[in-house]
Amino acid sequence: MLKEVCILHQESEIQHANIILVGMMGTGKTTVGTLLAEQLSYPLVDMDTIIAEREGISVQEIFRTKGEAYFRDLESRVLDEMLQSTGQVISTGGGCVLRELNRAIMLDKGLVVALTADVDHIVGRVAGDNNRPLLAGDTRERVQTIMKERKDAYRFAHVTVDTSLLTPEEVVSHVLARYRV
Ligand SMILES: Nc1ncnc2c1ncn2[C@@H]1O[C@H](COP(=O)(O)OP(=O)(O)OP(=O)(O)O)[C@@H](O)[C@H]1O
Ligand SMILES: O=C(O)C1=C[C@@H](O)[C@@H](O)[C@H](O)C1
Ligand SMILES: [Mg+2]
Repeated sequence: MLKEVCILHQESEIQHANIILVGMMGTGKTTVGTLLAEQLSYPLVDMDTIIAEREGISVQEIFRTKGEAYFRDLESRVLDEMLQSTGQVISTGGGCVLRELNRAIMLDKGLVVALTADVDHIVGRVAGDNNRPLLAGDTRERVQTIMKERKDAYRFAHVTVDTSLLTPEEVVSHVLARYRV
């Protein structure tokens, strides 16, 4: 049987204020977010980029010098701030979904799209990129462990798109089909 690549969890008739992409590292949030923003002529808000700019160091360095708890607090504050505006594509960090309060405000402030991919595709996409502190070491083992820990973390989204066998452009089409302006 063919696996469904796009699953709609919650239909909504209301207009969506923003498009908010969530998902594991390497599922394509930044890539797809960039394309969506171009197509809609919306600004792209990439949370990891904003956090790094504000701190003046990379996400990797924030984790190393200030710790994950510091990063998570900052991430929640930046998310809340960004979601005061509308008409944006927001590409969140992979762990932004871990806090209940973050999940609640995202659902309230936009169409939340969870991007997923299987382990092999994620490993293939992130291999050789050292900018993801949580994947340091044996990449495949780290991806498998985090995916297990976050098994249900992305299920709150309005829509889930499995990007494993889709091009970024195809993912964009699935997202736009669900987006109401
Ligand atoms: N649908 C896709 N098919 C093939 N390659 C893809 C796809 N989406 C993204 N990629 C590639 O995978 C890599 C990771 O993508 P991207 O940086 O967009 O992921 P991310 O979800 O933003 O990760 P992170 O949470 O770490 O920021 C990039 O090299 C990108 O070109
Ligand atoms: O999945 C995660 O917990 C993370 C994903 C990245 O986007 C960054 O936000 C950071 O590396 C943590
Ligand atoms: Mg990204």
